[in-house]
Amino acid sequence: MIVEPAPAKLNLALHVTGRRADGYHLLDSLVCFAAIGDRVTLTPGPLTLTIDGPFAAGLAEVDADNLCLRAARLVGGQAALHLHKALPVASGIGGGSADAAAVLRGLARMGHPLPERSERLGADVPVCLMGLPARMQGIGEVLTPLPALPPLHLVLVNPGVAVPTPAIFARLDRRDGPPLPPLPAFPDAPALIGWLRTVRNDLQPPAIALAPVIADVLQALEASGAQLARMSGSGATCFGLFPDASRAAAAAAALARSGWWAVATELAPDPRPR
Ligand SMILES: C[C@](O)(CO)[C@H](O)COP(=O)(O)OP(=O)(O)OC[C@H]1O[C@@H](n2ccc(N)nc2=O)[C@H](O)[C@@H]1O
Ligand SMILES: Nc1ncnc2c1ncn2[C@@H]1O[C@H](COP(=O)(O)OP(=O)(O)OP(=O)(O)O)[C@@H](O)[C@H]1O
Repeated sequence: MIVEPAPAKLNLALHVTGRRADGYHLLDSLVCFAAIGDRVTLTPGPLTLTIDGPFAAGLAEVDADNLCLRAARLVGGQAALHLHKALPVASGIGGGSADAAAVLRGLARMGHPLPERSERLGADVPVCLMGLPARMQGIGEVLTPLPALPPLHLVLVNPGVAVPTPAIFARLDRRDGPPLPPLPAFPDAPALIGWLRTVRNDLQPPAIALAPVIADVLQALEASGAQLARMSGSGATCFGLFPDASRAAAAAAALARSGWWAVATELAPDPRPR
């Protein structure tokens, strides 16, 4: 049996810099991964999928189109898959893409080659397959790995509204944002936070227009002591950066009392030798 973690993806910054002829948008994004996520288990056998976990019910309708199954079919993989769904569905933290990448990684360990164009499964799949902090460009397939980021104390908050990614892109006023400014090495969290204040998530205004509760989440994160609060991906999950783990844990507990999904976490461990 093979167990593959599927960490939550965070877009710390996301600029929309253009649009391709096929309608997909060109992005420039600083992506990293959190220490929390879904989990995929693979056992040799015919291709099947079972799901449990707090957000399993959100995937009942998806059924045979589940990204776990689509990923396995793309490489002709045969395995009994089990998905523990801990991340909210359609929430801007790449759950489906993370799951697809975990299946591909697990099947690779079982001898199936990785697909050449994993972005066919979803624009976030290539970065989830790489699983390192990265600058993500193109529609998601142009990746530049970055050195390890400084330790961060994060709170992720989702208000329980599913935000469809195509609707958010369609609502953009402008699609000609500047690229991200040069990415220096970040010696510590204050340096990274200082840089993040100079950039933005271009998908945040259209997401707030569609789901105004996102503005409430951002305000609540700031009111609970976040040094910086921003939406990830196409939303609705927002992240706050806190000065230490205990303040992050206290903020997550307070925000969960609003009935929102709120968790304190940190960056996923960087697998590279230091
Ligand atoms: C917003 C991000 O999460 C940022 O990391 C990703 O770009 C979205 O990644 P994803 O959910 O894996 O996206 P996909 O499943 O490939 O695309 C969903 C829809 O979002 C829009 N889309 C997505 C990615 C992109 N670069 N441009 C787009 O316009 C398209 O309408 C597409 O049909
Ligand atoms: N294993 C899966 N997990 C989550 N969603 C899935 C999965 N398989 C299929 N889907 C479908 O994909 C859609 C997008 O879900 P996902 O959670 O990946 O979105 P997201 O968090 O907004 O991702 P991103 O940040 O990449 O835009 C959902 O509406 C769901 O119907």
